[in-house]
Amino acid sequence: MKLATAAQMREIDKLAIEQYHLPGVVLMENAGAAVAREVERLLGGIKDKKICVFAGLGNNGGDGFVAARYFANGGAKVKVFLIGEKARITGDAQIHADVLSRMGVDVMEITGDRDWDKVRIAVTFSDCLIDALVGTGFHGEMSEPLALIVDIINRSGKRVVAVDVPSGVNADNGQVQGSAVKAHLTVTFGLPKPGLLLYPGASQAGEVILDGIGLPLPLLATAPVQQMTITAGYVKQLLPKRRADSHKGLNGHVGVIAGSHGYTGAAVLCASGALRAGSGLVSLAVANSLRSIMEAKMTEVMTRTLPELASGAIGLKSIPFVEELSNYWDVIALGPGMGRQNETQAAIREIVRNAEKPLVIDADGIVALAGHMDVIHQADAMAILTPHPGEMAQLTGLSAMQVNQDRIGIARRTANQWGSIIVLKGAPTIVAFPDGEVFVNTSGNASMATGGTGDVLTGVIAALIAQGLSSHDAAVAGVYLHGLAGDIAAQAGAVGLIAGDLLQALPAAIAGLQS
Ligand SMILES: NC(=O)C1=CN([C@@H]2O[C@H](COP(=O)(O)OP(=O)(O)OC[C@H]3O[C@@H](n4cnc5c(N)ncnc54)[C@H](O)[C@@H]3O)[C@@H](O)[C@H]2O)[C@@H](O)CC1
Ligand SMILES: [K+]
Repeated sequence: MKLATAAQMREIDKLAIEQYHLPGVVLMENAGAAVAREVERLLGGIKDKKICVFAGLGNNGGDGFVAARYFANGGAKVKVFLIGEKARITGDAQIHADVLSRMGVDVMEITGDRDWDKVRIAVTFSDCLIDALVGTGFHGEMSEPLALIVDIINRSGKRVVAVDVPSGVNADNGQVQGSAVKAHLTVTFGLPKPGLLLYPGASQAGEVILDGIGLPLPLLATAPVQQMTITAGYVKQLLPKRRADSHKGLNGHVGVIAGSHGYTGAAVLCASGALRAGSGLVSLAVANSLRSIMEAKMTEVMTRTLPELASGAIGLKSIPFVEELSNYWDVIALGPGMGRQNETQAAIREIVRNAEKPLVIDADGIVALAGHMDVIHQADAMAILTPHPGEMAQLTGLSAMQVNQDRIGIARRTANQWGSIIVLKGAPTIVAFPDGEVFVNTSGNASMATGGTGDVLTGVIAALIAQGLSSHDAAVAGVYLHGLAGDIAAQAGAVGLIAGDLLQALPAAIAGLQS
């Protein structure tokens, strides 16, 4: 499903009005009616319920006036508080404010100190509060008196429904500067906004309900929007279909180069992830002295050995061996647990530079590229990089916090800059492509924030490439599948989930998508 930034949503609304001659006042009517419907569902009916609507001076407030009319029509006791003076309401919002006052529903201005007492009393006796303060028109930090209202709403302990976007949340990146409404439910219009999926916005929004508000489908379908969610339906049509007469030779061969002393688990998880995601064959190339450990740990994976440094990590002498081995592989998963010694890192860069097969690069593989991004352009196929925010910070010179504050923007920018597919891991994982296309994952959960889950992801994506998916589709489908395995594994208990549980859950995740 497409996601629209505030500016894109404004443009869509504008085109609906100008090209389709659908009046803005009708869109506002539909928006307010959708909010009222959802509130009725949430409260199990609205007759005799006490509902407070907090409206701002823009169109978000206008949606609130419409909802207030439906509440009054449905027999609820409605109080509408306006943040500012009625005289400053304009356009479509003014039309709906006028209807309200003509039907005898008072819109109370909050302008002076005495008004706050009325607000507090009304809130105390309410069943539900409607946040129609600001929506996609909000920018920057919330100023007074809005911040005070937000505080009253958040401390009320009442059910809160946000109109379009919880007030204070940046619709584009989910950031909150200062305060923001914490809603149980957000009814959003047209297309979902990225800020409702990105944190902290996602936790402020609560359950998100999308309502089309009657926007013409051709307009939404053709909207020039470059970001979308990864959904089950989308991934379903990407996954490889296995022939009834299939044999292992038809399902691809993943070559994994991973692990070093102390980090054999990373290699095992990556190689096992590739097997569990359906790769016909998986080879794991490790330093010589790790062979017996790997063979004891794994049964189905073939172990290949490489010359090693005294420390048990691979060095430059491995390069010809890797070149020979990779002739038999369809894809190379590179990096988990390989180590950060200078020579190992140099060897990783050589492997990337010489690669004739698609690459999925993770962990120490990514660190090796910091300051050496030129090598990625020398690989034959477009590489997939799967950094977590800490690794992305190392690559960009930003802090992990800065990365998280603009996950979509940074993934998009670096994918373009490096000519690579970027899988920026975290909540939620973002997949970005050099042409600006971005996917936001919708599967997965916080229990997956544990060591080794990233190694599994690398193996899963590589396995999908081995089975014939393009790197584009494998990155998108792999991220979703991995998250879905996490959701299935978390059903047994979210705390204490380990990366190995994802391996067990992968077949069920695939089966669920193929049913
Ligand atoms: N045709 C349309 O454009 C439609 C718009 N709709 C609604 O309209 C909203 C967008 O309306 P607008 O563009 O009028 O904008 P908003 O109503 O979201 O916000 C504008 C108001 O917010 C105030 N504001 C902005 N930043 C602030 C800050 N930091 N602190 C305090 N106040 C701040 C502005 O002064 C202005 O009063 C959507 O979110 C949606 O709810 C819907 O009615 C559907 C149709
Ligand atoms: K709002």
